[in-house]
Amino acid sequence: MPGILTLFNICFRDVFVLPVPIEKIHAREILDSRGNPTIEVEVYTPVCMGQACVPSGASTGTHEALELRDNDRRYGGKGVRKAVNNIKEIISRKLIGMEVTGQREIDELMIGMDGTENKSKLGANAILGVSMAVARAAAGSVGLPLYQYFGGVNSFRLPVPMMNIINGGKHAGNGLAIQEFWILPVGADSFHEALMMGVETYHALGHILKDEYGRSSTNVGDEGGYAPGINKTREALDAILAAIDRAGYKGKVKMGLDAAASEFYKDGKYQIDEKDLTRNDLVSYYLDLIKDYPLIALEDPFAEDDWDGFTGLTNKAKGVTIIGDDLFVTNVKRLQRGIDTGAANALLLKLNQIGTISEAFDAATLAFRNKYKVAVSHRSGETCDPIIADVAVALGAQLIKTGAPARSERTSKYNRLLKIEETLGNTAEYTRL
Ligand SMILES: C=C(OP(=O)(O)O)C(=O)O
Ligand SMILES: [Mg+2]
Repeated sequence: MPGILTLFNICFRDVFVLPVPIEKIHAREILDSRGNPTIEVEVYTPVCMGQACVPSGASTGTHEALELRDNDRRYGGKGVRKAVNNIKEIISRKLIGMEVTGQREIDELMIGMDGTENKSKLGANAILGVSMAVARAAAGSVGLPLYQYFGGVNSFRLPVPMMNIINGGKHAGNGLAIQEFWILPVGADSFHEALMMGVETYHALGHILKDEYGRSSTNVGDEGGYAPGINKTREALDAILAAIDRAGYKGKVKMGLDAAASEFYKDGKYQIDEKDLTRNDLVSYYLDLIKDYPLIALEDPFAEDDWDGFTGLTNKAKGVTIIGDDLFVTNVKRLQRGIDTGAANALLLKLNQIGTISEAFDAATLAFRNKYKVAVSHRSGETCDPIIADVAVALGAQLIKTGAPARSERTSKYNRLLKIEETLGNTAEYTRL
């Protein structure tokens, strides 16, 4: 029977519209890149099976959808057995028999079943795992790669990678307050050239750090960037600038930061570089950095509820992409507030911050309609699932953030983009920022 359906789908797709019902949903506990449990989901139809894995953050925003953890002795309280059971016992019962290509209907049904604002009943990790696996099964059932199923004829643009090559903050054991130091290969003509420039700069940085600070400075943090034992922002920026120069990409490779400032905001002050800065001091601090380094993008330069800080910097740092991560949490209500108040000019899109594919796409649509850029992002706890690469190309997102060009859970996304670019052939277009 499955064989006949497959044949029908392939040969007569344009003639007959065949229903493709969800037959079975399975879920299991697997491990993420930090050795913490996360969820893998399989959605079965008569035509194919779609599989997906859920990522997990460390510097999570307080306004994110809730990741359900067991809070018992297993895995130090980090198990996801409850969330897995919610998929197997509750969600799957309602979804079996539904048309797999009805993504929005399925997502809305799960949102309704949960019934809470932050998906705390069933768990955003449970709901997202199903939402992603449904999309993969649907794409497979119509015989399309995921990016094309999502984006149709509009999926031909490759995003500029924001490659995190020095890790600090919550992702490393050093004293850097800033969480991520990126390079952006804006001067490339294609994604594969951009990736090569990034890799060469990353390795040049490794040599520079080793010469300057010793071998242990090339140990890496959660996202594969180096985690040298330094604690001054400018010291890290100087090393990256030297690496760009040594790799021969001055002017072609620019820089960016994810400050993740909620993490160093204490008692009304921003604690950075051994100073306690007010909001206004921090605006000046960033403006000085922008003057002295080729910084073209800043994510979460202020704490998650410091809307005035974001608006102030967005007004003053003309031409710089100011990205809201913990600020917007991929949530249309928070993004609308940012649009209304001029806070930031780009959205960081993380699927698990909101918990369904449909809601994440709604946030991207709202961003584009208001001339905000979109940066599709991984989490610091990842698996080798490359779905964000497909999402970025499908949306025509200008930027993607998926860590250093090292460690398999990061390179799986870069490698997927290489493959998509190759498949698109000369219709592929590398984004010009
Ligand atoms: C990717 C990030 O880190 P985490 O997943 O820990 O929130 C981020 O802050 O942008
Ligand atoms: Mg961030």
